[in-house]
Amino acid sequence: MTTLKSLWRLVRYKPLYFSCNSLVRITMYMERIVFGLICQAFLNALSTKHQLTPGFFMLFLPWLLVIALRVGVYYAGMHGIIHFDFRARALIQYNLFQYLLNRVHGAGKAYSQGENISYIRDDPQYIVTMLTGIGNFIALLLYSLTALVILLRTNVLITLLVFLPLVVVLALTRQARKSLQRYRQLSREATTEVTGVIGEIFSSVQAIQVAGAEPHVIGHFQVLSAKRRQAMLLDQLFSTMLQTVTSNVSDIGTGLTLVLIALLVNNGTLGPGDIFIFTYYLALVTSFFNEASSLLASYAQAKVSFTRLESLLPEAERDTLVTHQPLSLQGDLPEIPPIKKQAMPLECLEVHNLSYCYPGGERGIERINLSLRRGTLTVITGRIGAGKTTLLRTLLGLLPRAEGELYWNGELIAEPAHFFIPPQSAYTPQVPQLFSDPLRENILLGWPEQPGKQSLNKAIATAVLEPDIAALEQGLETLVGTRGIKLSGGQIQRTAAARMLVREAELLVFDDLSSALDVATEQLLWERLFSGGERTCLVVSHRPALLELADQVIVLKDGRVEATGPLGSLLEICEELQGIFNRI
Ligand SMILES: Nc1ncnc2c1ncn2[C@@H]1O[C@H](COP(=O)(O)OP(=O)(O)OP(=O)(O)O)[C@@H](O)[C@H]1O
Repeated sequence: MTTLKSLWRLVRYKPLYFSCNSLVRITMYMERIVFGLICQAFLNALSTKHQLTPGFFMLFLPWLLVIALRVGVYYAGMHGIIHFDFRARALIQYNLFQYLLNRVHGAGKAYSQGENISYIRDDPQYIVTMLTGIGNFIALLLYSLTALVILLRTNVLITLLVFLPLVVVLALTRQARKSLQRYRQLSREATTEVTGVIGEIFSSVQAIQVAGAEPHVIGHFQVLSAKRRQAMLLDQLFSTMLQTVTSNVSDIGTGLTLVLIALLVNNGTLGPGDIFIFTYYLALVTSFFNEASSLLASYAQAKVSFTRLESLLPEAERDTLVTHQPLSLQGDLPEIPPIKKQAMPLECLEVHNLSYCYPGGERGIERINLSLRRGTLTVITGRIGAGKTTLLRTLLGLLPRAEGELYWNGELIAEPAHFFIPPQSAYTPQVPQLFSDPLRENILLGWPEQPGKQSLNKAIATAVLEPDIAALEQGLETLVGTRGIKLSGGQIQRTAAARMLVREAELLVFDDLSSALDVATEQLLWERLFSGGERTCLVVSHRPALLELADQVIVLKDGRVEATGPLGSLLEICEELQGIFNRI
């Protein structure tokens, strides 16, 4: 979809609100035209008649009528502009978020968090500002054409002699605007880079500290800040210079007019009203050229903004950003669709020939087959980089499989990403994500607590989290900080495990809990997990104690299944497993 078509689609989203903008501005400028004409007639008549009769003042009646209507028109116009601006911006952001939140895999261009926030916040605004600028442009165009006709009818020579040099000056400044655009682009890029680095620093405080990388990070930040300072300075300097020239153009025009009038007034062709109308109309007509060139600049900016936003939605249809949707900006928020509570009880999960390859490489998993039965523990093990996490993520639909089928109780799972969610399955990733909310919110994440079922307490106990909560001053209400920064690695993993357990899913999937838990705590967690009844678990681990507990062990090597079976028999035949065991 071209930028023009996308813009047109946005206009059609709220055409009434959009046209209010043009209408109010047209009224505003037409009021000036009417006032100019009346003053011209009044002043010319004044110079020929020597008595002021009441009839003279009747000339101002149409103008008084227009200003009487003005308040109403302004109100309607401003109402329209505000609503259009807000709704069009909200629509783009709504579509963006809808796409990003529904996307299960296939990341767009990898921007930092700060860059993403900057694009999502600022780019819709640039696009909508361009659209609201059209209203002013149309109104000014009408005003300028009408004024030009009136001025030509008043005096052709003065009109041409005043306008032609002005057009030349403004054309030159338009050329200069191209350079301004370049400086603006550079300053925006520099700002986005700085915002991006700030975001990354905030989200990786611990990583920077443990690596002792503070001086390096600060040095990098200073380099980027200096680049931004320079870019901003150039941008500001150039735009102020340009503004100075363009804002003085109308004064230059007025000067030219007065000189020409002084030369022509003696031959009696110009009355005082004519002199007035030249100087009165001129100021706004010159701003038409400014408006036209800034509209072109903001069109170029809108184009850049569309390209940037589209790079966040790599697989989306081209009109996704501007697809019309109802927005709940007033009144009650719509009901959130209820989460399906009825689980499809798991008897057997079959995986056939599951493959995935990371883009641009040969790494991934190849033709994996496995079978899980209800109430069993399956442990996937293998060396570092064997493909364990990739297997879990492809199975759960978090990575797009290249081939393979999955069957739940013999039924084909068409879209794993939409199927492997609670109450069917729940997953604790290797690096869990916590939010800067209280611990309770981090575990529940909006999951409704069943009255009397004590599922939260049970989940906390199974995840061996009660001693930690008891030690926290505010217990479950403790704010955990950004990404759980106030908690230890083990506490973060057990909080994520409790989040998973509270959902009481049919299949529990853990990716390597042992990376942050000591042996005793992990042992206790597995004991509690399996004492409560028949849980079906798929776990990535290399802990011998868990491998011994497993009903089946799947050994991965270079993305393929090397061997499958109970630990005892595998240790006799599988060299890969023997190697792993010997190293532990
Ligand atoms: N996003 C990625 N892009 C490209 N290659 C990747 C990506 N993620 C992982 N890989 C590669 O794919 C292979 C399998 O990675 P994976 O994380 O699944 O291994 P793993 O067995 O879980 O390792 P670990 O025990 O360290 O968690 C590795 O060689 C890894 O380098």
